[in-house]
Amino acid sequence: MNVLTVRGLSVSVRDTTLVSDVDLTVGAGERVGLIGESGSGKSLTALSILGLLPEDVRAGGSVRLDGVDHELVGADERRMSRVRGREIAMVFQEPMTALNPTMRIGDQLVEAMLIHKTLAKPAARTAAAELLERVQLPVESLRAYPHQLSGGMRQRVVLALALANDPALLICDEPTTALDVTVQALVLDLIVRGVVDRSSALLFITHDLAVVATVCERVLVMYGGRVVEAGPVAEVFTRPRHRYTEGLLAASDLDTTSRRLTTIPGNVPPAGKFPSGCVFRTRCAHATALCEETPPWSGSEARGFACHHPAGGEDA
Ligand SMILES: Nc1ncnc2c1ncn2[C@@H]1O[C@H](COP(=O)(O)OP(=O)(O)OP(=O)(O)O)[C@@H](O)[C@H]1O
Repeated sequence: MNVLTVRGLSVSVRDTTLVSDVDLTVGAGERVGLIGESGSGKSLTALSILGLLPEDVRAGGSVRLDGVDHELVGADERRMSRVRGREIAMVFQEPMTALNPTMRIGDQLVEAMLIHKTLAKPAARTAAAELLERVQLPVESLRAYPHQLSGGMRQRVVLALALANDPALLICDEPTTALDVTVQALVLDLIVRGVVDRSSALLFITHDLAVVATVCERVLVMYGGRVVEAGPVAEVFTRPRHRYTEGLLAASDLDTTSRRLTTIPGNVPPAGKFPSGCVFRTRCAHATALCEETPPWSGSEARGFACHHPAGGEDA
């Protein structure tokens, strides 16, 4: 079953077409990456799905969401505001754009649940504390204002807000790009755990192929406003069919020669099935030891990924 079905999506401004003929599906609980160089149309695609395009920019084609009986392209604001934050939630690059600077974090979390009538007030208060705990923030953060938190903490609050109503689909657009490298891996890990725990689907937009190799099961490659290649991550990253994808891979940290994939630091388990003979490397949670594991894994087995460093999983 597909949570999201996008067919023939186009985006244009005046007589210039910026995105053409994009077909994209995300299955229930599936994690899909959308990659491509700057300006390839990734963000416009996401904004079209959310009905958040600027006024002078028009979308055409079809965007359907399972369980929502109307077309999202061209839907009015009243209808879209019921979908946003409830059926589809989003995390953008800059957390302050999603937070109200004048409201305490706890009140913002409670409000997110009350707006969509997910919970009544007393239960929402309890749920807000639990949400913060899930993103590894101290419960005292409930009383904090956004400016009192670091960038990484704010992005974790945004993630908690996004997950507050158990969305069927979470869209993340470069969610860790603005963060200090030391907290990027933690936020990525929390995103994956957040969607896996709720069986939510994930559409993850990034220009970082290593992140996609770590987080996603399937990937779509955009170039010049079009999807030029799509398939399971292991297939696209080891046997790319499009020259542009080959170029992206060559310019990335991923070492695809001899079918080796090298990923970013982080303790996020690898997703998807990789061909046998392909070695997956990741830095363990303690970030100094390089661990190796030999696939194939299935999505669920991948959750059991463990550090096999000779030092027994501790720093060397
Ligand atoms: N409001 C707008 N008016 C005109 N052109 C726009 C507008 N918004 C985006 N564009 C153009 O559309 C193209 C695609 O933009 P988009 O933001 O989707 O790219 P992207 O792949 O997300 O890039 P990045 O990784 O840098 O965010 C770019 O050439 C951009 O300059």
